[in-house]
Amino acid sequence: MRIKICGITKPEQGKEIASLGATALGFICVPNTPRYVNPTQIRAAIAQLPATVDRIGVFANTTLKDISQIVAATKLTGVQLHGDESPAFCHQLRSLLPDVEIVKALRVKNPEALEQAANYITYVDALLLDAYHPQHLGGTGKTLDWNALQKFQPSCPWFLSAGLTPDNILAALTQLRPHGIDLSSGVEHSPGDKDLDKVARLFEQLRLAIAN
Ligand SMILES: O=C(O)c1ccccc1N[C@@H]1O[C@H](COP(=O)(O)O)[C@@H](O)[C@H]1O
Repeated sequence: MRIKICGITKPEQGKEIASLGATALGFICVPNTPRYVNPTQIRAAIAQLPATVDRIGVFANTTLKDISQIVAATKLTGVQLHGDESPAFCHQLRSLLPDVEIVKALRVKNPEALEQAANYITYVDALLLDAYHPQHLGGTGKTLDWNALQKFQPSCPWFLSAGLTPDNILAALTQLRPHGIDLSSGVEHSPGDKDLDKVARLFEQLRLAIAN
């Protein structure tokens, strides 16, 4: 299973989280949000990482040009689209950046939101389910109704996100079998400052999940 820890702002924390077992780290490229990092900061964090760890930039409602420039400047391996990007936008991004992983986040406001998944599958590498919040695009710590997601079986890989923590990850994975998980606020002291003890506990819990 892929394990993405998102909202990295400090290079030394990124390095430690990668050594604990994260397969992907996420960098928030959405200006005016609390975990935002600029290309210089992203490059500094990436410089500390082994090449095997995926580096995903999180964008929302920005332009193809902005995304391409940041990817070129930082060597991100993937892009997570966390706003209201259309399937056509994903298609255009794929043409522009054929070698970059594209993950489309769906913010699940109601059961109908899941029906959107089918429209994106042709143009993305993976989907990600996050909770809907009226004021914030992400990193809210709000959980999804895992039971209601049991019917969610898209024909592409998907990440479970939204309010996952070391305390609830086993319960979530008892009900669902996503290809990957994505955590941000559930392993933090405060926005952008990761709690390495919580990250270590997450990996302990995941080892238990695999053993059972
Ligand atoms: O984390 C942020 O600040 C953020 C800002 C704008 C868009 C997305 C953002 N984060 C994403 O939110 C989800 C869930 O986070 P949490 O675990 O509930 O705190 C995660 O996919 C982040 O990539």
